[in-house]
Amino acid sequence: MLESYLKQIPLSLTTQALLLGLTVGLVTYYTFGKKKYKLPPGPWSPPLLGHIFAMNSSTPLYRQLLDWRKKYGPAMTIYMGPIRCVMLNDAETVNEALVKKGADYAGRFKTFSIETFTSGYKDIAMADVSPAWKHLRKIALQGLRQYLYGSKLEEKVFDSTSKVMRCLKEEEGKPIDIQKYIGLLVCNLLHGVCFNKSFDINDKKFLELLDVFESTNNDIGNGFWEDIIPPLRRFPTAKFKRIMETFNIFVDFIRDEYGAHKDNFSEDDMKDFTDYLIHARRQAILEDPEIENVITDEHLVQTCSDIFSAGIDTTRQTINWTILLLITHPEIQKKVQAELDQVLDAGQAPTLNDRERLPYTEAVLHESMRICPVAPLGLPHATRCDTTIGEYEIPEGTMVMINHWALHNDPEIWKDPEIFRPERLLDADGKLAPKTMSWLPFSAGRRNCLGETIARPEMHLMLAILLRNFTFTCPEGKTMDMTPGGTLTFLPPKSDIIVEARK
Ligand code: HEM
Repeated sequence: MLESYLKQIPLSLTTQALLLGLTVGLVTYYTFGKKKYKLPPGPWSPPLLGHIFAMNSSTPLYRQLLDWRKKYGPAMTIYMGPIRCVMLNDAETVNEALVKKGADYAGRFKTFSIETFTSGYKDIAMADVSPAWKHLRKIALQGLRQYLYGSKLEEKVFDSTSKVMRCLKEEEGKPIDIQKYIGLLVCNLLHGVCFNKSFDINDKKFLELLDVFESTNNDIGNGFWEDIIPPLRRFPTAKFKRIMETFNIFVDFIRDEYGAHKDNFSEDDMKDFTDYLIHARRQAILEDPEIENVITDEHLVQTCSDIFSAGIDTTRQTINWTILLLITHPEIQKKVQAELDQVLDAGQAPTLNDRERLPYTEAVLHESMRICPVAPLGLPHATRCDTTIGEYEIPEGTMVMINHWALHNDPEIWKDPEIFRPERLLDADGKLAPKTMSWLPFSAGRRNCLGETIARPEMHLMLAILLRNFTFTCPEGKTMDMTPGGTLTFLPPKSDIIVEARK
């Protein structure tokens, strides 16, 4: 049939033979040559476009996926343009991928935008598994752990909270944008940890950095066309150029700090995380000179940039959400304050040693992270070999995403999941109940959050200090908007609030 059709078109014999050969070749390749995989099911989508319409709908993707789960099951295949992506939407499939088959699922998906923003994957968070990633993750973990010994972390939290509390006292009773103050609190903690420095509320650099975080969060949205349509990389879209410029402001700030640390470095006087990275690289080079080429200065700049940005954005949004939830649930705010007043003596400030004696305060933080996971779809993983999930097959190089939001809102696990109820995380004795896979804001397995060990105590102490000293309320006559912003993120809405000092 094809032969007779071709005869009607005036083509040379050679061209006809070539076309026929190409067609037969392609049919043979797709029928017999290309391995067929039994992929997880998913909703139909047009070729090349995939589910981009669902990704741009008013229902965020993480919520949409939980709806689709009823029809397709917990592991689902969707397409982001032409990119195949397996989404995992319950604790069992997530446990299988991240824990039982952790090595198979530990890769990171590569895209043009990520490669550009990370100077060729020289960071930790977006780099694939490699000797450099392993080494950087190890030294970064050691560098952060330094803060868990003695009172180092506590001192950094005290420094940053006392500065913010002074500012809040000046604004007492007036409607304020609390996100700016929580931004300063968390930014100063990470600025202290990474560079042993601190900003003031009106420092130009602080306001510029806050702006960088705000605008990239709002702008990144559903990703970049450049990742899907390669020719665009030569003529980037206005959005790509804008984010690149904004991002460069941030990386230049980190690069300057790193450069100054390198110039003034002294083994006998290591002041912060950056000094520790420089020291760890020098030690590694002494043991194996090859390391000099594996871990370059740019790798350390990108690592500082990961810690600074991943640490600030997640933590500040979690505290912002917690304050909004406490304003809309004043009885829970009072209960936290009652626990603090009962456990601490009059005039005594909370410390990290009190954490175990403040289970309700801790449960509030956990429940806030359950109901408002700031990274609802985590970071994209990639399979490092052909593997399986349940009865399905996943080819090597497939993007895999963990729907943390679906785990946290699974109606089969959590009763009335949309209700903020910290008690659900306490056991019969009022102690924090053991952690389960259905509460997974920091993820699990080989790519789990590198900062979890410092994020949890740090957020607990910040919250305890703030609630020991202040009460947060909604301005009279106003109602609190609780609609999350973002599509791949879960951002707290901006609203003015009132802060009152507790007597
Ligand atoms: C509320 C606080 C935080 C939350 C909810 C959070 C959540 C997450 C999540 C979901 C991931 C992705 C895990 C995966 O790919 O499976 C991640 C990765 C990461 N986080 Fe956090 N994070 C928080 C705080 C921090 C802090 C304070 C730091 C650093 C000081 C940090 C540093 C990182 C890094 C470096 C990675 C990449 C790890 C890797 O790819 O090997 N995070 N985090």
